[in-house]
Amino acid sequence: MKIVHISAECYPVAKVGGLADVVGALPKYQNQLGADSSVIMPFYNNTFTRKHNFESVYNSKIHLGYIEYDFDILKLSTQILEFDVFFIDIPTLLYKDYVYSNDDTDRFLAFQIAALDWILTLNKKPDYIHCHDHHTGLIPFMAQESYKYSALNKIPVITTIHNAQYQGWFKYHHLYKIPDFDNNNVGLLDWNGIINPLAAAIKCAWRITTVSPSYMEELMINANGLEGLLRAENAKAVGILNGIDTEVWNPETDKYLIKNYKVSSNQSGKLANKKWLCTEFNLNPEKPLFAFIGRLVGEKGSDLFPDAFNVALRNNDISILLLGSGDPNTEERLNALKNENEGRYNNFIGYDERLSHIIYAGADFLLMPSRVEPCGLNQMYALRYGTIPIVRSIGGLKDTIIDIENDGFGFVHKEASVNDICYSIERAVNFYKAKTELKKIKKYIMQIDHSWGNSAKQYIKLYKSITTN
Ligand SMILES: Nc1ncnc2c1ncn2[C@@H]1O[C@H](COP(=O)(O)OP(=O)(O)O[C@H]2O[C@H](CO)[C@@H](O)[C@H](O)[C@H]2O)[C@@H](O)[C@H]1O
Repeated sequence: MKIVHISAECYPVAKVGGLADVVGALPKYQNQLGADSSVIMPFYNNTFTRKHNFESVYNSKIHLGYIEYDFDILKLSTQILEFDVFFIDIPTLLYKDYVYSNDDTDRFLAFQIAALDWILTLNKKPDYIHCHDHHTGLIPFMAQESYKYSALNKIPVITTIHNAQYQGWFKYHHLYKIPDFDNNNVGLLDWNGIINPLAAAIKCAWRITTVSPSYMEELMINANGLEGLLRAENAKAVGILNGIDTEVWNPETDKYLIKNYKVSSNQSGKLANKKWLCTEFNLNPEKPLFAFIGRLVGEKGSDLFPDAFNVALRNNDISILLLGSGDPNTEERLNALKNENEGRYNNFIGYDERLSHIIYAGADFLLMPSRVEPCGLNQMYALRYGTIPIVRSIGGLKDTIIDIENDGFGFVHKEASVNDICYSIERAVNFYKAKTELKKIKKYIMQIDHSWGNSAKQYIKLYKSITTN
């Protein structure tokens, strides 16, 4: 079974968020199940591409409307990943030091056209094309509708929605850049008078998946304007919970940690990481450490943090550490909080992969008060590192975390609100005092199995169900 994933991100090549983690793991686990699974992604100008050597396996030109661009398909010269990655190199459009910016329409259109142009030339075509998010949302449409790709229109295309908030909207004056198709079908691209790549994918993909069953249910009610469309396409929609790459996220071998540890040595191992964090960020290692890692955007509930942290720090003897970047106003308020709470609160505004691993290991509790959380990987990483998640009951968080009161292992609150966050922190502070119970839970959560094995199987089953229809 030959599967090609098409994505803007893939760990460890280029990562902005959880999409990269999934695309960097799912193919590997599919290959372990006997599939031939690979990734097509853009060739960016980043540390990974500068550090490795690549060879060209194909070269041609694409047309984006009237403009012609040279492109190469590059492959790593040495096999260092457990799946093939094919890079689309269009120097003037894709070779940038960023993944996303305000020139995404042309960049990702060109990327998608080049991907399909190349697939068209392959002797052995993929059995399935698996697209991820709106950056690849026009592939299901073009594979089905564009005349030049008619040889591909029998290949099932699956689209996974990692986040329906972002849909890749663009105006009709770009329409001529999409390879020719029957204009009577232009409605497939449209949602509310604008070209909407995610809506086009929902209409044209053979199957739609999301990254947790609860998020799929939630999307039917609230999908940033696409809820009606998703309800209409419900028959081909399914929610499959993400896994985590337990080889990358393993406290026993994680190369970023200050000290590695396993279930039996978690206490000393976690403490060494906590002490390092506390020294680095001027916090007291004797106090329970609450942490957050992620994008500072409304979906993650990060705008609630300045007020919630203020109240929580006033009412409890705790430390808080935040790693993330995003909304400038939230960043500013968090930086102000840092100055007012020296020795009790600190943050690193930015992106730092190594620091994130040390935080998962060294924190006692991980906060995730998300308003929207399609799956959420952080809570699963936290569990694996013996850090207790405090989550809002939504999307994938609802599917993975059970409250301690219900024989579970985390703290679950109902609302994304300052009061609910603070109430959960108070519950966690009390729990932290019950040392025997705390030790037991930490050991227990480290052993919960969220590895990809099961989810990878579900995707294979889904692909097979398409051919038997
Ligand atoms: N400042 C920073 N420094 C270092 N690392 C950082 C960081 N900010 C975030 N990260 C890392 O990025 C990843 C974020 O994962 P999430 O699941 O929260 O992703 P995100 O919301 O981007 O993705 C979307 O896709 C994923 C995958 O399907 C879904 O789980 C999720 O719900 C959905 O919103 C984690 O590996 C985290 O450690």
